[in-house]
Amino acid sequence: MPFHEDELEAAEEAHFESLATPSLTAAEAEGDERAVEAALRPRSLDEVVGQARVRAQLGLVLEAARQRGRTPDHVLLSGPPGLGKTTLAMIIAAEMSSPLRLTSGPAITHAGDLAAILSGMNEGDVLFVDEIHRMSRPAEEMLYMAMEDFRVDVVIGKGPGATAIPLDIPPFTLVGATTRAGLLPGPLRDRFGFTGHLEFYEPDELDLIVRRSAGLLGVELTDEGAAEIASRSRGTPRIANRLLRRVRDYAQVKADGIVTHPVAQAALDLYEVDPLGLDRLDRAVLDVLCRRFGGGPVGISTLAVAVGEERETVEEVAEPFLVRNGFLARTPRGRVATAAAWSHLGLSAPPGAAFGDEALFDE
Ligand SMILES: Nc1ncnc2c1ncn2[C@@H]1O[C@H](COP(=O)(O)OP(=O)(O)OP(=O)(O)O)[C@@H](O)[C@H]1O
Ligand SMILES: [Mg+2]
Repeated sequence: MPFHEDELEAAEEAHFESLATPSLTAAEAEGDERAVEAALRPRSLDEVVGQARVRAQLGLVLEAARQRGRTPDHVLLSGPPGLGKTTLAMIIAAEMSSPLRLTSGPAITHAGDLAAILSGMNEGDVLFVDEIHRMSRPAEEMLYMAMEDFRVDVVIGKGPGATAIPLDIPPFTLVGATTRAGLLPGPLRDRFGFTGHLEFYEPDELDLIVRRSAGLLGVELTDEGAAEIASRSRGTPRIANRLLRRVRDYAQVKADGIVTHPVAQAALDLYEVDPLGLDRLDRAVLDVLCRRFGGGPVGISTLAVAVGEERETVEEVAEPFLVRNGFLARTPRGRVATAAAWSHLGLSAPPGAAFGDEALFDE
């Protein structure tokens, strides 16, 4: 897809959109949190906890490229928020000793924005496009060509006399991140040489992450204290780190600074993160589903309106966790509460309530 020279000039530094959310267990990062996160990010593949499969696969891709003296294939990282996509993108650049350029899908509104970025790249640079599923169509088409042929078409002039001049781009590695791999058009997905799917973390992995972060933040904590935080972190390192910081506050103000089991419990109860990691939004979703809609089935949009949240938030933050933990099932006719959901709310399930392991269905 060609773009205009003047669009090039108009293109501005890409920026990240901030998805501010007030919830303690929202998986997205909030404003100030980014600085803290930067300090806690693993800097090499060896430092990454968990994700053994992706780590091994990616390690091989990078090592092979290093041995051949080539830039690695384009990499797509997919998975729910807060599992380490940005962290891995930074590690790819660090492991290749290459500069990292950051942008995001929503920041690339015109093909020219992308062309400006691409034409400024040097050989071997790593370009990280966060939320790549939210890029504009024309930019996406330009990216196809850039990824495959390391070339973009610059259009000089306007109207019938306009000519497209191909511009070569030095070989680079694109790292795309998406929370919604399903939304990526096939042609784009196919141009990535490697796709890493990040999975939710196991409690023992989160335990290691909590200890590692505590070490970096200078927080003293006991084994049981760490385990309590890990078990309420809904499989997500970002949440584990955030809960650790809140528990640290509590320990500092209300106790002697040491994060013990009772301190972690009391702090997390105070912040309304329940023992299974459900927060207000999760409970609100289940509550509305059971009390107002009799357990469903109900559509996700209706559910979102009923709890006063964006559909995306319910769909990308609350739902995956609730489904994974067997509280909610997706059926062709909508979301239904499982027997576990009724009992978690202290309600008795109507006869015929779904079980988490049945009727799982992708819409
Ligand atoms: N495997 C890991 N080991 C240790 N810490 C991790 C790991 N993965 C993520 N983290 C921590 O979790 C935080 C969030 O990770 P990151 O920003 O990479 O998530 P993300 O997948 O890019 O999220 P988003 O979709 O919101 O952009 C980081 O600050 C990092 O410290
Ligand atoms: Mg990220």
